[in-house]
Amino acid sequence: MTLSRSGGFDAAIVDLDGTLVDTVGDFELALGHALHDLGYTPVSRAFISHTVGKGTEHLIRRTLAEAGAPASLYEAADERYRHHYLRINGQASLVYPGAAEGLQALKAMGLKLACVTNKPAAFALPLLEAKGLARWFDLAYGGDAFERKKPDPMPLLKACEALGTLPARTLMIGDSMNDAQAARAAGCRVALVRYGYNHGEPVEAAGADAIVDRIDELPALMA
Ligand SMILES: O=C(O)COP(=O)(O)O
Ligand SMILES: [Mg+2]
Repeated sequence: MTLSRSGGFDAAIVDLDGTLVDTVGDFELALGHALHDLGYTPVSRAFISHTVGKGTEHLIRRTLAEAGAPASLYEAADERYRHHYLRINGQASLVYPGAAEGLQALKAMGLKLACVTNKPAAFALPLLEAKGLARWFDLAYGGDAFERKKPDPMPLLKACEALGTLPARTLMIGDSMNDAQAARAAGCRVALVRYGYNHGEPVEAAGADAIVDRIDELPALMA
């Protein structure tokens, strides 16, 4: 599997949850506390890992339904969830093996790096800092940065524009079909990691140009 067939790369855009950091523990705690505050019991970790990746509103609406709570509790659940997530952020999450090494190696190749996540910036930026990953990025956009989020290509196109790179020379690195669809629509090539949260589907079905077990495998495929 090689990524370099159709030319080299000037930049990489990297997803956060399920790609750089295993955050399911943070989600589990924050959602559990929010449901508890509203008088409901927690949802399962498996449900959470299948549901993460499409932004906070999607996660909260699905979680309420899963917990048997009425949709009318959305605003209250959102407020409780954000309160708890901000205080829990990073405490129950771990950087994946090879992720920091991979970012360092991509940077050493002279690539510009952007983090583009559907996680709200108020959660994403402190998490990148706390995990020592912020230093590798030229810029980072949360899911609330633009009108539309992944799988829409808008955040990727905005990142390419801000980095001064062409989508055709930019690699999207993610964990889900959400990232793959955004990359295809933007005109970027895409590599997916095997270990993330692909909505419960096999990552092989997402149509990536490459699939890796660790991000630090990528530089050899891009040379
Ligand atoms: O939906 C989220 O909160 C996180 O999604 P991400 O995989 O784009 O980082
Ligand atoms: Mg992800």
